[in-house]
Amino acid sequence: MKKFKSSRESRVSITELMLPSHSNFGGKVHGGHILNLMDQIAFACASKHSQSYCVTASVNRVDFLNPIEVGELATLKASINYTGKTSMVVGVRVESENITTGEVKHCNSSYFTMVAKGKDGKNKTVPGLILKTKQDIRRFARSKERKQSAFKRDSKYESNNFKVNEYLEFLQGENVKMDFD
Ligand SMILES: CC(=O)SCCNC(=O)CCNC(=O)[C@H](O)C(C)(C)COP(=O)(O)OP(=O)(O)OC[C@H]1O[C@@H](n2cnc3c(N)ncnc32)[C@H](O)[C@@H]1OP(=O)(O)O
Repeated sequence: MKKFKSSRESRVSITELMLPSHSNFGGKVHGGHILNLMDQIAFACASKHSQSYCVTASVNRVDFLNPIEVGELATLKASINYTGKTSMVVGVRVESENITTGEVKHCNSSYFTMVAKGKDGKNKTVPGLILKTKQDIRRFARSKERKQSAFKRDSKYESNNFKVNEYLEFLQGENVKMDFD
């Protein structure tokens, strides 16, 4: 296996027709169906990069910017944005296309952290990423910063570290009533 690979080597794209069976009560495509497709393409991309089976470790926030209508084409594109030791961040972008008008809408983007597994079930070292363009560097740096800030936020809110008195003022004006036992 190569020690370093470019994101082009594992880039994946799929296009799927949105069927009535994918719709929610409002007639739009169900968010859960889109998330399922996003997870699948993130898996395909991470597996291609690492030449291993991968698991989803985390999914960064997903904003549903525009709904996808039944009868539209949904195109998902995935590429590796960041490589750690055993983890990879896969950027996933979803666009819809109206077949008759050709109108393309950006529906959502998200970042999936995938971890490569060896045959023994243990986490496996993945090839590093070759950064070829300014865009590659921007994506890598952004993922690194997102990982560091998630780590800081998680440790601040760990129940052992959490200092309740520091947060009482922070919650002023929120839709809550303090009613401690
Ligand atoms: C419940 C479900 O069905 S989820 C859907 C399917 N997913 C799964 O089943 C995954 C279940 N979880 C696991 O298998 C494990 O917890 C793993 C693989 C995610 C983490 O493995 P562990 O051995 O516990 O963690 P470890 O601390 O060594 O982390 C391994 C790598 O994952 C990264 N990682 C672990 N958890 C997270 C997280 N929540 N977010 C981002 N990165 C993470 C670490 O930073 C590390 O990266 P690096 O090797 O590149 O430095």
